[in-house]
Amino acid sequence: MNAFNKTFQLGVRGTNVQTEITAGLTTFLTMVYIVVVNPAILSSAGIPFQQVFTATVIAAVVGTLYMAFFANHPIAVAPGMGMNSYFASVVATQGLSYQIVLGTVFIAGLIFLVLSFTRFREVLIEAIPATLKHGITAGIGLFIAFNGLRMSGIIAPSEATLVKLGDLSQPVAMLTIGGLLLILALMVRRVPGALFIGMVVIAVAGLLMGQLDFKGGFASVPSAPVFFDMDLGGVFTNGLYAVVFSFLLVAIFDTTGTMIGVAEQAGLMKDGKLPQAKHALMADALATTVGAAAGTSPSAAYIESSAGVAAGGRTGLTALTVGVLMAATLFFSPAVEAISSLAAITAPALIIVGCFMLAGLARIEWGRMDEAFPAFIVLLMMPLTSSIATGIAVGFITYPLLKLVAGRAREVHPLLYVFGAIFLVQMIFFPAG
Ligand SMILES: Nc1nc2[nH]cnc2c(=O)[nH]1
Repeated sequence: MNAFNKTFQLGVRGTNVQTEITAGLTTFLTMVYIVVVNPAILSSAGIPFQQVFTATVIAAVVGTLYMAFFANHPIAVAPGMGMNSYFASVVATQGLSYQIVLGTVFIAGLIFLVLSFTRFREVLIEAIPATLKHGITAGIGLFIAFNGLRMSGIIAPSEATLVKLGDLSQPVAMLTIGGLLLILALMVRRVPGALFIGMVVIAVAGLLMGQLDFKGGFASVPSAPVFFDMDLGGVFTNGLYAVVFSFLLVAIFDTTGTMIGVAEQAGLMKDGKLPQAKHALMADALATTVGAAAGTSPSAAYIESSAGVAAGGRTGLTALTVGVLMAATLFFSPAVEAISSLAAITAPALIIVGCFMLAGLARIEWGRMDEAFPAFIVLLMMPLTSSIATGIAVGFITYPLLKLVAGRAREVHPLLYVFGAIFLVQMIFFPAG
């Protein structure tokens, strides 16, 4: 206990071992769905299920343990829900192999690692206006929620209007709606682990309705990870720079924004700055790089960490608890595989996390068109084009343009004009990005 106190400075932060472990358990319960949902989404993009499952756990454990021991923050890291959907849509729409797209993630991870060491990370974070940061996070939220609605059949294709309300009498749609209502009820009553409990209840209902079976059993010996199943050359021969750039930007903004939000909630910010920012970013960069090498999409600091902070978590011991529990899931891959085959279990998680990601919209100056419109167009384009990259591009083009016309050119960091020009060229000449 004394060793914990010393390593994590429990006394200085006014916490104790029991509170930290309870907080870690709380965060774990709110985010463990990712070991089910991530393989479900990425196996649809061709990565073998078992490979993504093991990679998801490896990325989460590496990132979260690094956060625990080097940054001492109560923040968990794992593959992000926005980027797994984006990964799948890049594979589907551009006809690329998953090995090539894993290559783009690996390169983005390496660049992120290098940037974590330099001052460029601050420059980039300061140059990008808040309105675009909030717009990007919220746009990803709408994009993943739309995927949840589509997967569950609540939204269906339409010739006349592209999309329409699906057939809600189908078992998967009914189960999804029931599960969603249950999770929301638990959340508004502030029950810890609402998402996890809801998913277990949907699984039991799915079992009774004959939609789910556990023929493969529940537990097994963990399978060995597969490393470097990727095609780095294909990234360059296909000129996938916009995809690398999108993964990199989203990883940096999402993680920075989330870490600042959670650290503020925990009272850990010092003079408006995040202590150990370098190590905190490194945790995510490392998880993204190692995760890509093992077979998953980029990682992010998890917004669900705020649940553990609400339960009293203040130090890396909370993160250590999450990391240990995540590692334990490696023994339950047969159960995870069965559960992830039923969209009704994974879709509510996508819809609810999507809602969490819209919180930043409250901070946009909606009364000023030069601030509001760039965020609005990002928000609209991400779900409609199923492309985070296109959403980012339109935001980066419209923001400096509107500021120029408004006579506020000086409010814009010079780097943004460079980005705007690059994205404009990309949209005109390589519009599928
Ligand atoms: N910040 C953040 N939290 C998440 N929780 C689940 N997915 C994500 C994500 O992509 N970003």
